[in-house]
Amino acid sequence: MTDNPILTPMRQPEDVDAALRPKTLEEFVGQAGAKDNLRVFIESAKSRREAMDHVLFFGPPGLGKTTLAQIVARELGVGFRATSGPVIAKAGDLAALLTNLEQGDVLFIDEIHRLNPVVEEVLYPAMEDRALDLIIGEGPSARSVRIDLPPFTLVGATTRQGLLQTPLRDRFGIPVRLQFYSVEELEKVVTRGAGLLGIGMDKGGATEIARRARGTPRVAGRLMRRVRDFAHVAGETVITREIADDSLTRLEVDSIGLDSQDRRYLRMIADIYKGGPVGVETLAAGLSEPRDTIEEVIEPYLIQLGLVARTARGRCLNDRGWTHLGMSPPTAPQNGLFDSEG
Ligand SMILES: Nc1ncnc2c1ncn2[C@@H]1O[C@H](COP(=O)(O)OP(=O)(O)OP(=O)(O)O)[C@@H](O)[C@H]1O
Ligand SMILES: [Mg+2]
Repeated sequence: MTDNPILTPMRQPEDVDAALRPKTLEEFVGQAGAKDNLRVFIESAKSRREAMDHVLFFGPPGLGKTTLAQIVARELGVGFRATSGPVIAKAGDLAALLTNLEQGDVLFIDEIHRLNPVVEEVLYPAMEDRALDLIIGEGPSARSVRIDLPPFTLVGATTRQGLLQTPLRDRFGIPVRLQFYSVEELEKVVTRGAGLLGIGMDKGGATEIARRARGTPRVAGRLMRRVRDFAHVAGETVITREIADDSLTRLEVDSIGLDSQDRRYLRMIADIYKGGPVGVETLAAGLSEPRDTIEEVIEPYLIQLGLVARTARGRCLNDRGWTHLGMSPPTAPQNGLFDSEG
């Protein structure tokens, strides 16, 4: 990229994202249960003038984990330091972060399930006793010194709670599972976003985008911007249900919000594995997608809709899945003559 001063600066997608990010619990739509609890813990910590207990946000991508972490710091009125699991390579990196915290700060560690185990060891005493155990020197003269840390709140985020080591998981006093959003909630997210970006939209347009946003605010924001592009080029100033429907269909987002990746996944189980069970590794190879993407991004919503099930023997297509594909399940094979595993 060039730094040509003649070009007027353009807004980057990240700026748009930042503009849309709710800044207070009040503005944050949905997750009512989690919000109510957080409000109590924040209030209590503030009135006791103590650091809030450590919080773990977990759930599928795009539901608002990072957003909530920022809101927690802001509502507590403390500093916010952000890092992520994979970038903290050495125990010393984490020690440096921790010793630089100020009283009451929030330290946000995204993708906390990807912390290096050696680094994780440093985190345990830091979370529990607010202390660092450092080894000074080498060989026979090496000794361990304990450094006290200022009170702080660790906020972790993960899409894969199951991958956290139990000792780490247990040290979070406030675990918060984020849920997929209802259509009504996403309608509010879309309407609010359209207002902030100055996009004309009627109720029907907002509902249509919300219905097809995979229960996820990030997807809602993205679809809203793409529909805006179609509307803009067509010379329309207000996004109506018809415009939204037409644009989303062109974007290959179907009536229940599944995209082409979701449909490839469903079709693979239906066409090649006759509805399953089929192992996730097999699907990953067949779809040329990393296993993580399948488990973290694709499957949670399809499972929530009841289209597929995770079983001990692998993934199976449910009746609803067959219906959605417009197919019917195969009749049971006779005496194993047709082995779907073969
Ligand atoms: N409750 C909400 N109300 C309005 N907008 C929201 C809400 N939750 C999330 N968003 C918007 O959705 C986008 C994604 O949110 P965020 O980055 O917090 O998700 P995340 O859970 O951290 O995702 P990832 O797992 O990929 O890190 C942001 O642009 C944010 O503004
Ligand atoms: Mg995030």
